[in-house]
Amino acid sequence: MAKVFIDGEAGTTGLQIRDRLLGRTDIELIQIDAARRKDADARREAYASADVAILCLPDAAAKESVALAQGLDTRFIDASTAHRVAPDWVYGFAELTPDARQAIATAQYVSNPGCYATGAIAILAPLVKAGLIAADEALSINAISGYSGGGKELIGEYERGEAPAAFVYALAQKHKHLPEIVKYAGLAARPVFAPSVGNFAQGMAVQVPLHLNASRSLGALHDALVQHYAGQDFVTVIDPEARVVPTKLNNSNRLELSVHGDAENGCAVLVAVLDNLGKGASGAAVQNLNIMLGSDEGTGL
Ligand SMILES: NC(=O)C1=CN([C@@H]2O[C@H](COP(=O)(O)OP(=O)(O)OC[C@H]3O[C@@H](n4cnc5c(N)ncnc54)[C@H](OP(=O)(O)O)[C@@H]3O)[C@@H](O)[C@H]2O)C=CC1
Ligand SMILES: CC(=O)N[C@@H](CCC(=O)OP(=O)(O)O)C(=O)O
Repeated sequence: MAKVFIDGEAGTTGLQIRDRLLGRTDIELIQIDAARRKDADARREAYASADVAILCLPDAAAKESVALAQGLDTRFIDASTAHRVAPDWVYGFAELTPDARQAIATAQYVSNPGCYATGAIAILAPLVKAGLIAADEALSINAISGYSGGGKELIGEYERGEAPAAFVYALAQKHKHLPEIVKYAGLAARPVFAPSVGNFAQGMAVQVPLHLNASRSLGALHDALVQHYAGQDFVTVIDPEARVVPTKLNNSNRLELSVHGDAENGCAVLVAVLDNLGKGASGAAVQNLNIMLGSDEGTGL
């Protein structure tokens, strides 16, 4: 039986991972007394007795965790942004490349992709690889997310009725997901990113507008995505729907991609829909855990 410690178990991401693992007979959850949850000694002890530790912590605490576990052979899945572009960490996006699963299965350190990044990379990486998007193309990414993406603090603002119906943010172009998007989509230029939050708890839609040209038709974009994700259980390419609903895949580990636009006008919008707490965080973490433990990848999802 694999021993798993969820550090930050009481937070938004940690709770959802725990819920997904609770009924598992192949996993024993290690817990520490809530009062000692930020105590370095208690956390190191928990790491020492765990086969896998899943970090659901702010970035600074996640970095501290790795330092605390120095000398231990505990394996880590980090849900924070702290290690996503670190060279000695494997990026935990199983559907990204043909060898991603093997890399995750054998890694000691796996970083869980960001929620917006999951949607953006899912669209961009296959198209860059197929030559339909140039690595240095001037791209933009728009997105709308449920407020749970902001963790306990933003959830509190919405639940107390103190937050606006919707807001656009991070327009200063320093969003924490941009480095991983550039790296894992294979881009040579930083995209412009304009995320927003609406008054719904979870779910998100990530959009990439593109101009069409002689070698970039709507059909070619659709076909390249279909080909890349053929045979994947959690990522599917669907026909465009008139209304893209960010909450469509809530409480699942699924991600849907669609290519919208008009050949005559030469304009397209590529869309990814996912649950920020599902494939965008906790679902992906459990998928990665399953791959690391050699369990059926879909167990608990
Ligand atoms: N929410 C989302 O959609 C996503 C979140 N993530 C990432 O997951 C991580 C956690 O986010 P989220 O769950 O939203 O955040 P929350 O704020 O909901 O939860 C964070 C948890 O970590 C605990 N914590 C804080 N500092 C420490 C510490 N030093 N030692 C131990 N525990 C600590 C907090 O305890 P307390 O509240 O008592 O301070 C809290 O329970 C973040 O890095 C975030 O970026 C990733 C993908 C999506
Ligand atoms: C709505 C909202 O605030 N979203 C967060 C991103 C979600 C998150 O915490 O992302 P990680 O995957 O990197 O941890 C933000 O924009 O900072």
